[in-house]
Amino acid sequence: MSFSHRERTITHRPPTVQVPGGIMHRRIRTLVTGGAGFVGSHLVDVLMARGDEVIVIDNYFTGRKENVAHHLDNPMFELIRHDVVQPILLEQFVLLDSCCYKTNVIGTLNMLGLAKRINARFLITSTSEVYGDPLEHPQKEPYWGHVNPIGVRSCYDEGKRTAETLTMDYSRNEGVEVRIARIFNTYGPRMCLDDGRVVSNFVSQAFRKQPMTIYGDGKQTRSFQYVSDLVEGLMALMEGEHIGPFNLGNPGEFTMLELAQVVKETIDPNATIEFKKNTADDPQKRKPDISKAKVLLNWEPKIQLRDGLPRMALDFKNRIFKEIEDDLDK
Ligand SMILES: O=C(O)[C@H]1O[C@H](OP(=O)(O)OP(=O)(O)OC[C@H]2O[C@@H](n3ccc(=O)[nH]c3=O)[C@H](O)[C@@H]2O)[C@H](O)[C@@H](O)[C@@H]1O
Repeated sequence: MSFSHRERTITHRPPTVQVPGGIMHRRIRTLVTGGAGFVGSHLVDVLMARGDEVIVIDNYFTGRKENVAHHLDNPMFELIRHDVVQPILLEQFVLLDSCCYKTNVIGTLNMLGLAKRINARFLITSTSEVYGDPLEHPQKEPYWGHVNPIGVRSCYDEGKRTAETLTMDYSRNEGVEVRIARIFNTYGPRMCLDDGRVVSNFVSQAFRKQPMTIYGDGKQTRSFQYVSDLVEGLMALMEGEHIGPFNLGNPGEFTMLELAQVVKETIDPNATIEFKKNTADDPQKRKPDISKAKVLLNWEPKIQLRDGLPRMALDFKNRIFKEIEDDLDK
């Protein structure tokens, strides 16, 4: 089990202004917290490509500067090393975005405060973990979930649930324009090699000729979504008029044993499996019902696991082989 701090975005749309010869649209400025991380950096690529001015805040707990290094020379891009647990006064830039629980609660509160002060649209990237170990399958958005409030995963599950609560409170009471995405397991290039998630673990292990570690009996399921599909969903949500929450995930469901088999077929037919004790409160199954996003956002994922995995494998191969070369050079 691993916990990401996940990214939040704030978009500020300066009013259009009348200029001689017509109306000029001012450029959109978007703040992405966690923008040097796996999903955040892919989102930043899309925002930069459409011409936004992008500010990234990241504390580099799990993000890496090299994920956004290709934007550093671009005057439209700015990278700030900062932990959102501490308030940040960014009005002067934006007028123009510890502990896992603390990041989700205080970090979200700080960013909601900023969105309110500058009248910006706020997107919270929540998680399928708000459903906990679900008693409904597949999971639909109205389901309230089945979460242990005092377990080892609670800081993440409850942190995100509180983040959603704060977001809705700011929408109802403070008039902040908000959007809520519930992201299901996502994979792709630029994931941390060793952050403990199952896809990155299996792919890294296969390249390093280590056994793939299956926790428990491997019959638990997850639904894996390729990162570019997620980014398209986030963009549709941010651009659309519906608050959500929306499940963003690929309904293709796999047991961990099946996932290991796909990694084997993709990377190394001789890869082996090692069974290990599972962590407490591990959800036994997880699969999104995405009917709501299909209808209201006109979105659905396009890339299935067997097509997405080779793209991720290429990036992992390059990075792992470079690591091995660097070690040999020492
Ligand atoms: O998408 C989500 O909603 C959440 O998915 C993950 O949480 P989890 O589903 O537990 O994902 P993994 O840590 O990748 O574990 C998935 C399954 O694979 C198993 N696993 C993990 C790693 C491993 O080496 N072997 C293995 O069998 C775990 O026990 C679990 O059953 C992420 O850690 C969360 O940040 C994210 O919010």
